[in-house]
Amino acid sequence: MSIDLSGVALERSERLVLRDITLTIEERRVGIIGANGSGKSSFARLLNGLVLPSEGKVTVDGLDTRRDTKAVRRKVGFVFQNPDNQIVYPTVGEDIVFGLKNRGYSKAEIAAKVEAILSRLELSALKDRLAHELSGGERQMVALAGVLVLKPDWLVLDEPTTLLDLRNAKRIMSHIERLDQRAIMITHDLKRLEDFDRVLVIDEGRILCDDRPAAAIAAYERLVG
Ligand SMILES: Nc1ncnc2c1ncn2[C@@H]1O[C@H](COP(=O)(O)OP(=O)(O)OP(=O)(O)O)[C@@H](O)[C@H]1O
Repeated sequence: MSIDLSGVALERSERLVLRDITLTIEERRVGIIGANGSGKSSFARLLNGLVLPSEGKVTVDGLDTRRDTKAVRRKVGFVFQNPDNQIVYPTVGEDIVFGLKNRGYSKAEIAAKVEAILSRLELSALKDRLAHELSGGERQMVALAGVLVLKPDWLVLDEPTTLLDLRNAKRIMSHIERLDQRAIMITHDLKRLEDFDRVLVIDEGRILCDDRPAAAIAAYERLVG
């Protein structure tokens, strides 16, 4: 299993936001760090075809994000920085059901899956609540549940703990650590990356450093002085 980027550049509104990116991701846990506006979210969005490269090619387990966009989207679950980009249905339960529809499950199977994920993330009490009435952190947890319930082969997480208190951030991180799936996570919280397999540092749209966590974090710290 791998995600491959070859000769990738990305232009957005006539600005080059990523360039010269060729790399293969095979590791279980990969972190992405870098300054605000360096291109981390844009990089993450390339991985599931949310944006397509202006030059070069991105493939996920051999599927091209340009040609096989639908299949890639199923393979790569994306958790947005802002949960409001993700939650579409009024109640928490309905929202999580939404993603499971059109996947060939019976009603009973869907109900069981929703119960299971809410219980695993200790969110069962929120099931019938209106999503827009939840706190930011609660919404972030619900958005994560909505992606995890689909069991994608890959997870791309754009700062998944920014809105969470210490207890929930720990709970989410320990949940992510235990997942079988491969995960690629953007974060500004460098301590969370210590046990990762690999960390990419993005600077001004380029991969400045691609290394084990300690070396990559040191490179990032040198960069920001
Ligand atoms: N749709 C867009 N149109 C034009 N420019 C964009 C668009 N999306 C992102 N950019 C620009 O691309 C650059 C990289 O943005 P990106 O969101 O990828 O950065 P980031 O590293 O994730 O930042 P942050 O840490 O602040 O979330 C920024 O200069 C941003 O203004």
